[in-house]
Amino acid sequence: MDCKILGAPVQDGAGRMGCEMGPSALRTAGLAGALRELGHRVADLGTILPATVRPLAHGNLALKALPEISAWTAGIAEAAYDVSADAMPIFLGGDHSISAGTVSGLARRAAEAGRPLFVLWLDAHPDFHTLDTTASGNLHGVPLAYASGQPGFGGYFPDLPVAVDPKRICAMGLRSVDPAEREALNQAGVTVHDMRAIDEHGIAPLLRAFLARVAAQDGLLHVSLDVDFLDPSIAPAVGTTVPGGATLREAHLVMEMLSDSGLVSSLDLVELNPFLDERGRTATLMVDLTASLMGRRIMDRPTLSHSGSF
Ligand SMILES: NC(=[NH2+])NCCC[C@H](N)C(=O)O
Ligand SMILES: [Mn+2]
Ligand SMILES: [Mn+2]
Repeated sequence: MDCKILGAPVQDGAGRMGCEMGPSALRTAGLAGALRELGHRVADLGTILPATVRPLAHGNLALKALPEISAWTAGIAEAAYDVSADAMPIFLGGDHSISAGTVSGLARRAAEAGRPLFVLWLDAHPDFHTLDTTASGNLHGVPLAYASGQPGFGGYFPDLPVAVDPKRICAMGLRSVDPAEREALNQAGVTVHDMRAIDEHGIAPLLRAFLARVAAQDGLLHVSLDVDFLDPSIAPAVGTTVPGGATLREAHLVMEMLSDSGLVSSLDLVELNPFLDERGRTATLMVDLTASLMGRRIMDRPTLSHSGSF
């Protein structure tokens, strides 16, 4: 496959600094080499630039860096649209606010191709606040609401050319959801598999059902992987750790199933804060997970042959 790597060193959307080093750490951990080893053609296109920052005032005085994140969103959306014409883009965050841009640019591309865009949001958080409901004011808490066309972004974030249908979004791994987000997710009809559902059913059947929907509609699938989807014991390099996250094997299984599905058309790797890492272990894990998503296997063939019914 043709992969294109793009850095989006955004940190103003997070509550603490450090995510601007994320792209460097993922490159240093050997992302491009790992993909080439799997037989992919890889081009690293460097760093996305934000659009011009213009002053913006909003009634929610908690909002932080609104002009900057709005400008980044415009620049990233443009880059995501351009790059997705003929390759699989891998966006290196940067905090999760970059996904306001990646998802909106990819949705515009998918609409032009006449394909429905689905989004798999792997995260401890739904990032489903609007500019009005966020109490922290950290704009990495809003990208999924923006990209799915929730109200209140007009005039502040770039006009959304095409919204992702909330019914085509699946959020997995949630374990920290604010009341306004819970309400909005239910209203919008987003599929949510929180950690309790994962514990109770296992992650595989939940993912399999979503992938079947994507396949049935001949959809494109964007995967947005937040470091805090993972349990902090295996992935400490994130500013918003929440205990009780996905295990190493749950995360790899998700990636392996995504790989088998052949449906993934783009990927975000976000929220890595190398300042909080322990000798690069989280960056290395994110690279290993990407390798699983792109075809790395323990054995060449599925270890267990089965007739389709367990
Ligand atoms: N991308 C993230 N890590 N988001 C965390 C958001 C946490 C919380 N919901 C907030 O709005 O501040
Ligand atoms: Mn997130
Ligand atoms: Mn998160």
